[in-house]
Order: sequence, then C-alpha cells, then structure tokens
Amino acid sequence: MGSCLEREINAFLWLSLITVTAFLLGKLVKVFEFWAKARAIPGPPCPSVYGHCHLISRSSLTDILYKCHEKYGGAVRLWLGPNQLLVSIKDTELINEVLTKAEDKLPLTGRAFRLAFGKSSFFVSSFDKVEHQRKSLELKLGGKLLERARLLPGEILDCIIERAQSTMGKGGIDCEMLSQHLAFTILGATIFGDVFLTWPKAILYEELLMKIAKDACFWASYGVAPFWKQEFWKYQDSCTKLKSLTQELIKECRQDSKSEFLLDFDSHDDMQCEPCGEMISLMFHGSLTMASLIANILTRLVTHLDIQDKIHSEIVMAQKTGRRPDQQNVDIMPNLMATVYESVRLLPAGPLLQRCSLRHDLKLKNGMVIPAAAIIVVPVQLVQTDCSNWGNDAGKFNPCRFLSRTDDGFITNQKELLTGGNSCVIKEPNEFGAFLPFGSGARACIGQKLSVLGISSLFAALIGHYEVRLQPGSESNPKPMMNNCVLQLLPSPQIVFAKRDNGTNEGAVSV
Ligand code: HEM
Repeated sequence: MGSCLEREINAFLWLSLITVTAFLLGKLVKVFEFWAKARAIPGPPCPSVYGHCHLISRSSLTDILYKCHEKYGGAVRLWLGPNQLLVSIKDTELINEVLTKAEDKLPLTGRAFRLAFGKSSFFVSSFDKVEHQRKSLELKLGGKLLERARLLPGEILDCIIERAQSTMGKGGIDCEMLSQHLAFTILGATIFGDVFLTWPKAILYEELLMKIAKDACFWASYGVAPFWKQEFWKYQDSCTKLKSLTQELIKECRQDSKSEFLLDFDSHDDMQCEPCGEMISLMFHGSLTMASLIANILTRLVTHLDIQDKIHSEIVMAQKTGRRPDQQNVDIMPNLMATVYESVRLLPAGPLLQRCSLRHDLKLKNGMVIPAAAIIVVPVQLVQTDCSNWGNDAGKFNPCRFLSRTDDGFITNQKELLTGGNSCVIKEPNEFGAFLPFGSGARACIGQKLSVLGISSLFAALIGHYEVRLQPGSESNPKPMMNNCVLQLLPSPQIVFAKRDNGTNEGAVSV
C-alpha cells in the first residue's frame, strides 16, 4: 500500500518536472527565435545581459539613437534586456510603412492613463480595442467643434487676460504659465462648452491636472502599483479629486445642455463607458500638447519680430478681405499657418513616436522582420531636424519652407485667390514625409485639425490685438527639454504685451 502511494507521488513529481521543463524550454526556444529574428536588423552588439540600459540611463535616448543611425543606417536595433528589444526607424519610407502596419501602442502609455484617470478607451495599447472609438471621436471632433475652435479665441483672450492681470505683477508674464492657461481654456471651452469659461473651479482643475502631469509617467513605470509608498497615495488622491471635479463639471454641462461634444457622447449608444475617464484623458493629452506648441510659437515670435510683423499685416489684410467677420479667417493667413507648422516641426510635443505589434511579427517591404512585442520608436525630433529631409537650414526657424510662391502672379488655387493678390500659398504639411508632430498611420493624432485651427485662430486674435515682446533681460537662449510629459523650450522666457491701436502701439503694457 505504502509503495503504491510512493510510486504515485514519484509519478506526480516526474510529471510536474517534465511539464515545468517543457514550459521553460518553450520559453527558451521563443527567446532564441526572437534573437534570431532581431539579429538581421543592424545595430550595436549587446554588451551584457542588461543590453544598452546603462547607456540610456547615462545619456538621452535621442542622442544615442542619433549616433546609432549615423553608423548603422535608417533602421537600428538596441537591446534593453535578454528579451527586450527596441527598434528605431529614421528612414522616411520605412517610417510610413511601420506607422501604418504597427497598430498597437506600448502598454506603458495605456497604464499611465488608466492609473490616473480610470478606464479610457482612447489611449489603450491594443488597436482592436481603440479602432471603433477612434472613428467615433474623429466624427465628434470634426464639424461643429471645428467651427467652435475658430470662434472661441476672442472670448478666451479676454478671459485669460483678466486672469493674468489679477495674478501677475508689473514684470513680464511667464510664457510657460500663460501658454498653459491658454491651452487649457481653449480645449476646456471646446469640449465642455461655455460653462467652462465661467466655471469657478477651472483654476483648481488646471492645477490638479498639471500636478498629475508631473508624476504620471513615473508612477506608471512601476509594473505593480507601489501602494507601500506614501507619495503614491498622495498622487492617487489628486487623481480622485480630479475625477470628482470632472464629474461635477459634466453634471453642470448636462444641466446647461450646451456642450455639443458631451451631448453627442451621451447620445451614442455604442459608448457605454462613463465619459469622465475619456474627458480627462483628452483634456490631459490635449492641453499639455497644445500648451507646448503655444509656448513654442510665442517664443519664436518674440525672437523673430520680422515674422510677427508679417503675420500682423496678413491679419489686417484678412480683416478687410475675409468672408466671415465673426471669425478669425486663418485660411487666408499663410504666414501664420506656416509659423505654426514650422514651430511644431522644430519642437514636436514628444521626442519619440512609439508603437509595437503585440501579436504578429512586422514584415517590411525591404525584407526586414521586426519581431512581435519589440518596442518600435520613430525619433521624430531627429527626423524633423534632419538635413537630408529639410535641407541645410533644417535646424533654423524658417516658416517659408511651408510656403510656395507663384512669381508670375498667376493665381493657382482658391486659397491664393482669398489672399487677395498675396502670392504665397501654404503647402499641405502632411505631404512632407518627414513632418510627423501628430504621428501618422493607424494611431495618428485625432486632434490635429482641431488643435491647428484652435491655435492659429488664437494667434490671429492675439497678434491682431497685441504686439508681443521679450521682457528686457529675459534673453536666455532656451533649449528643448522634457517638462510635464512634453518637450518645451526652457528656461521659459518672460514676455510683455503692447496693445495695438489701429496699427499703432500704446507702449509696452504687461497684460
Ligand atoms: C498641438 C497639439 C497636439 C499634438 C502635438 C498631438 C500629438 C499627438 C501624437 C504625437 C500622438 C501619437 C500619434 C502616433 O503615435 O502616431 C497623438 C495621439 C492622440 N491624440 Fe493628439 N496631439 C495634440 C492635440 C490633441 C487634441 C486636442 C486631441 C483631442 C481633443 C488629441 C487626441 C489624440 C488622441 C485620442 C490620440 C491617441 C490616438 C490613438 O492612440 O489611437 N490630440 N497626439
């Protein structure tokens, strides 16, 4: 009886051992397969079991990628660990193909949004889960919302100016702070309607959003939420406060029934999720990226006064010839639009676009295979300042590259007709293969049109009313740096506004 039991235990132990060994062997085979596929991609040899992680911790990833691309060409691999591979693509033809075929995002981004704001379907990793929501959001952000983006800036300017006046002293205004208020207010009013402009808790909302932006990526980088850390609970507390403020705001909007975006959300049968997480996610991503671009444009305009003057003349002309006096006619302001595109070319919101293919290997036309689950990045900051894509002045601020001239004065299209004889027309920026500030392909930004139109209209109103100058003594040669999850030009310059009065100035007045 005893030996029978012994035999059964032995058999069980053997079976368990065989199962575990088979499982581990399976894993090992997969790692070898992964290595074999990755070997065909050019890149530096792996220095240790930790790959190039030590390099990345010492210098910026963009600098490392720059050197690797110089040496190994348009597609480069870097090992981050035994089964963690990063593939960087800098060749514009390959970028196009990769961004179309690699439909998933890295799980980290989705985790950061979920941890902070709860369930949101717009920034999840898997394309299958986001595809449907992308289409319906695209529809919502088009149409009436775009019209609203054109109409808002006049009201918003007054609102921000009042706020800046009450909080600032006599010195200049901090460009970063002002851009943040502007972005936050434009987007808030576009999404939530006019209720947002008079909402007394808007300042608190903005403060909380910025507080969360400072820490979001850090806390999401933990595989398991670090519930043993006190700071983590403080972060969670801010997130909970933001959620309840958003719910309060949504309730007010529903009572007011004037937010078309929200009403549209409510009426959609297929949107069964509570809009709170979705709204905060959009506010978070949209206001941080828009703030970065507004600050970037302001900084360029105060350091390139000739371009500011050109834009002002264009605005004055558009006021005379524009078809809609109630709107900023940005369609007939090619210099302004070119300035927006050139600013976002030189300083995109993030240094890298990131993708992955969670389930399948990615087979490219040139025969290269990127194994499933590899981290794929496009170093957008490098691509957008590369001389081979943009010419020898790639690093210089030159909005003219987005303009085309018709020297013979022949009117070539409707836009030129609208400029009333101005021989400049704006080129379609997305036709430049190396223009990627809003990404491209399967997961491209859905808010591109809305933000370009909203920001251009804002600057049409701003430059129409004010001359913007650097505060004397604030000349500090700012450099691109990561701040609050986005790239910004830091240190942020101090600026002053001089009110224009029918083309003349009344002297520098800080708003
Ligand atoms: C200047 C402003 C903005 C910039 C520079 C920007 C940039 C980007 C970039 C680079 C991506 C990733 C694209 C890719 O991987 O190919 C993205 C994704 C996204 N953007 Fe924006 N964005 C801006 C404003 C907005 C606004 C205002 C909204 C909406 C209100 C918005 C909604 C989204 C959404 C929903 C995604 C995720 C798409 C997906 O994962 O499928 N963006 N944005």
